[in-house]
Amino acid sequence: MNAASLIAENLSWAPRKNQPLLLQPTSFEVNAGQVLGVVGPNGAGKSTLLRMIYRYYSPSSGHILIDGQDIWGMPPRSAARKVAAVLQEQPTSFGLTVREVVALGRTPHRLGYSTPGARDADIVDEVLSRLGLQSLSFRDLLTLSGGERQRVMVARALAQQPQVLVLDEPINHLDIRHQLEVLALIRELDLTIIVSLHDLNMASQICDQILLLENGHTIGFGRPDTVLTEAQVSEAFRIKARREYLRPSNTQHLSFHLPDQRNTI
Ligand SMILES: Nc1ncnc2c1ncn2[C@@H]1O[C@H](COP(=O)(O)OP(=O)(O)OP(=O)(O)O)[C@@H](O)[C@H]1O
Repeated sequence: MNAASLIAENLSWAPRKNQPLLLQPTSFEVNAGQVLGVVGPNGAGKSTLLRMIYRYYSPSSGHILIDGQDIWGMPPRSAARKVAAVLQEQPTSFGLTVREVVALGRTPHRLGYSTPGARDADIVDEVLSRLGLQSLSFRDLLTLSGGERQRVMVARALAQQPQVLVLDEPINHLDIRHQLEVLALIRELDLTIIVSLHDLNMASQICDQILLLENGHTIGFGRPDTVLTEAQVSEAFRIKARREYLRPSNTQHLSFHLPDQRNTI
């Protein structure tokens, strides 16, 4: 098993020293192989938290431990073998093919400026096939649709063979089928996953744990049904949330209403 536990201890962030914290100290623990969903309104601090985990923002306080090792206390290349990220902003690849972009995921595993070996090529082939991208291997990344490009970014992250995979709103811009495919993939990967999602019902379905943020504060952490309660969701998003049971499956489903209107979204 490649997955590792992740512990965040007292993690906070401000853009500069002596500036107000935009993410207040937060602590949580994700067991190896579990999926943590990070949810909350716009500007709550979801991407900020994720950026500290994939080593883009340095924490103002606290630690992030992967299998007990502080990722900010190790060389960047070692951290890149532990954590990979799929971001909302996708790189402009200037003429790179899909295969070349996915092969970039192997960089942290190569020594110095060594060229990719047969094992690197096998791993790239394996992830291209896993994500159904073989037929697009030699296409320029920039000619792909948004959904296809998103799959390439997931493939590049998997080629990195991380223990923790961070995904920042991975299903934005995807049609329903591709949303479901990416979510199913997230569920089946043998990795520890930290994913920010706007769709609370989807988050409930695929996540083992939920971290609910609002305005930089942690409002809740735990199992989806204990965190995404009508009261907490209503307060965090300043709406009225109602929990319903869909028939015949009896699946729980949150519906949302503006407090002063009857219309349901
Ligand atoms: N480098 C920065 N300098 C100043 N403010 C920042 C910086 N990075 C993030 N912020 C601010 O921190 C707050 C949280 O931003 P963040 O992107 O983490 O929110 P989010 O929950 O991901 O929002 P969204 O759902 O809109 O993507 C916002 O007010 C944002 O403007």
